[in-house]
Amino acid sequence: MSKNKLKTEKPESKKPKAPAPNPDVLKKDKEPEVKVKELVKDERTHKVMGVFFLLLSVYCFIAFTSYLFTWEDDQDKVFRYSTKELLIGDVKVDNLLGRLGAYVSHNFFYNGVGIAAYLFCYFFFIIGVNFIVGRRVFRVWRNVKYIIFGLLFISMSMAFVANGADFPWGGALGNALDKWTSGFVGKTGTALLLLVAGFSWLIWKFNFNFKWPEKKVKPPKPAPVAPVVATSPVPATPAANMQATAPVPEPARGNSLKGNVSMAPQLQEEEEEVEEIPMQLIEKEVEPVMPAHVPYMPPVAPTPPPQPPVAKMPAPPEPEMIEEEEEEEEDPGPLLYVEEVLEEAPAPPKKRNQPEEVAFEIKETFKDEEDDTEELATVRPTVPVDPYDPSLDLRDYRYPGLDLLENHNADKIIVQDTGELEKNKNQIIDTLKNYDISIQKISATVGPTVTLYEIVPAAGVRISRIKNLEDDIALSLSALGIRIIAPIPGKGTIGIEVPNVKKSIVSLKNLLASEKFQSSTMDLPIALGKKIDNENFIADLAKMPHLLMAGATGQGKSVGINTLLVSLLYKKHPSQLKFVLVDPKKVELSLYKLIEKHFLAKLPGEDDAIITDTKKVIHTLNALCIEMDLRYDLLKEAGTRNIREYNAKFTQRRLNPQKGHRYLPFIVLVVDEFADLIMTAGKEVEMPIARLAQLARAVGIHLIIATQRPSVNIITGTIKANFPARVAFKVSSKIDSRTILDIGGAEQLIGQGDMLVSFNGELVRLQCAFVDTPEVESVAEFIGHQKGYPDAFLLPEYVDDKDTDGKELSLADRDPLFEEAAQVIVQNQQGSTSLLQRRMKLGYNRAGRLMDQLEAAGIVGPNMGSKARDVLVKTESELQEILNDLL
Ligand SMILES: Nc1ncnc2c1ncn2[C@@H]1O[C@H](COP(=O)(O)OP(=O)(O)OP(=O)(O)O)[C@@H](O)[C@H]1O
Repeated sequence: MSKNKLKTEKPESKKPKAPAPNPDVLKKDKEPEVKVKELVKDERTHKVMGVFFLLLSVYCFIAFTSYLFTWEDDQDKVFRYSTKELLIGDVKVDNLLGRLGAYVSHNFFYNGVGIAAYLFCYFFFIIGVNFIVGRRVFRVWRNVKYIIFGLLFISMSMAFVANGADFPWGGALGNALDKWTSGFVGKTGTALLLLVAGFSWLIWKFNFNFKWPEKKVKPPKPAPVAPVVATSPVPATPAANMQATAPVPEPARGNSLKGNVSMAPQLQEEEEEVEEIPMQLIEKEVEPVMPAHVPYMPPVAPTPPPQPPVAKMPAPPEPEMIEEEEEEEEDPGPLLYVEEVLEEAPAPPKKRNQPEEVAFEIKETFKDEEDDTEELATVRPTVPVDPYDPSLDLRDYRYPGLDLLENHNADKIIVQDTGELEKNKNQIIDTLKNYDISIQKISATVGPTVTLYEIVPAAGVRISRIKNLEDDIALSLSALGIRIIAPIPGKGTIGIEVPNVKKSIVSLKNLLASEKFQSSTMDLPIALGKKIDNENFIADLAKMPHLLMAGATGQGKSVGINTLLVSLLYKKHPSQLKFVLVDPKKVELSLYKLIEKHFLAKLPGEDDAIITDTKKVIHTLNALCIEMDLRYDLLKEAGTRNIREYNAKFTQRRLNPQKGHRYLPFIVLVVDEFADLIMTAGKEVEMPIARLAQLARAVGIHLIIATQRPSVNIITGTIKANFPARVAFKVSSKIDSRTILDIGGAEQLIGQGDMLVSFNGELVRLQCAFVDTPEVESVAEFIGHQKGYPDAFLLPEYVDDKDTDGKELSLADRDPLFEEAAQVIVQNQQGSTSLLQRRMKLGYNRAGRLMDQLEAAGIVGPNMGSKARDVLVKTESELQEILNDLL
């Protein structure tokens, strides 16, 4: 209080001495309130703890070991002096670590657990390592159980064996246990009890095989695992691990399995530590059991044949990627694991039609093994495991900071001239009076671009009258950009929006810094702008679910698109979101090229991720349709209804990547100039866009389509019907406004980001948040300079029918997957295109073409509409003959 007073009372002359108020500095001063909670969670605190425990472990170890040699003399002194005298006084002891060392060791050995005290060193060591590394390298609870057992068992058995020795082998605990048990069951009973306990532990831990030797006759296992592991980029599933750990009898050691099998005994010895250590995998200690930390590999890319049809994300199978990851030393576990096994088991490439069989086999093994060891139980799907984290591949990714953005002097709404407000108010009242409309009340809300005058008409005045007089009133008020809202929905008042003489910019930075945005849990939050009442308008693109944007040239459309993209970049990790950018004007979106390896998607084989060529746009849109279909298949197989449920299930590791499951990032398609595309490609563009708009929402594909020319031949009925959310910047005519919004009004906007948003059945006037090109550039640079994926996110391959017209039935030009497709069809005896799509992860078009080629080769019969085709070849040998003939 007094401070405030002093401040206000300061004489004018002293003012210049005060430092200029700088909001950033003020903010910073407030920040350093250190919260205990944060301190406890802080990584550095953990590291300090880690160092402490490691040193404690070393300290105890040295003290204990020294005690073994000095205990006789030191014990004397510990007994003779009180604790205080011993620790504070200057008693001379022999222990290497001085009086404290002697005191601690004595208590651990003599008053404690005897030689078993070394287990404490081990305990401090594992705690220290876990803290330093920052994750559960050692499983603490499991170790605590073993340590407790060890303390009891070792101290008691040492006391039992060394009964009467001077050295406290079993410590006070061992002696007490031994004494009590010997009294209870006698010496022999105690010995038996100790043997039972000892053997039980050994059996539990090593699960010895007591079977008679005839076990050896078990037939050699075919080596189904090796192909899977060696060629599939998705080996790191629990199931696959199970297979690898399965005790394989001698004869089963085929070449391809050698690496894994030879590991088995070692594994068993180390199981409790190894089980959860992805790091060990990096260190190339081949470790097949890695359930909890090895995520399912998200992207399943197909094996060697070129042009992977399935979109893949952290794109693991390319060797460069593996190398790149390896260089890094830190794990992203699964990739290294892949490489690891590739080295260990260079098995022949897996045939595409095999995975189903292999998966089945793995399941079997899984069942066999699950009762045997505790470790295996941890990979049962029912037992909760660490959720898969899709961001692990780019775990060091840093989100762009707000400091990259500008304020544009938009901190405050420019205070409107009260004279202007008064003048406008009087003019409104007078004008309405001229039309015999009297007013009960009038209020004004000053927004960034316009001021809303809200009128409560006198009783008995019909709103429709005011509405009919809209144009006259606007004319009388002789101000540009007036928009009358009669009535304001949900209020029963009439709104008149009058442009401000002084406008204020709404900076995107302010919107992104707002609590509403920061704490939003929306899937795809976009900070669009500010409403008239200065409320921030933040919406979820995923709920919109697609956005149509129109506006005459120079009215703020490009800024609007940047606003949307930058908002998403501030909230999403590269693993969660991919953009498909279509920019026929070639310049508008080129800034985003920098983030290609983080956030962009492209067609396989394309150099440029930003699509400018109409033909490629058509390919890309069709590829997106294929991606959509594939995602629907995945959702269906997973028994989920939308991407949220699906990804939740995937991260809970309830979906098997070997069956093609992968983490699905959201895909946002942005088309900057839709009119150009429709003019050049018409239906070819309209159809896939309409299809995506109709169906893609549930699978996380969302569209933002912008156009300068919102005429009916561009924004057709089909398009409009599927874009419920629409944004209009200023347009040149009422007709355009109707085309885009189904209502006039956009022609009266005042430009520079003034916009109307039609969403959820409401029409809201907003001032679009402003982000300038240099800001976008610095955000893109910030992201682009960080480590990204080896390539952009690859969309499924799309082959244009036209490109292959006339050729497709020619066997010489048959698809490289022809042979494989034939095998799938013959093995399953089912001539269905969707079978090919599912098994070979192909788009509909390619699978359809393959089917035609199979027909031409006489392997399947003709198309029978919705029914599967007849399979004319019944056995694989018959098929082989046909294939040989075709060569
Ligand atoms: N939200 C905004 N706030 C303030 N000024 C804006 C805003 N949006 C746009 N402007 C101003 O309007 C100018 C034109 O905007 P923009 O480039 O986005 O127009 P456009 O509709 O994309 O034009 P074109 O279709 O020709 O590319 C900008 O350079 C900027 O000065």
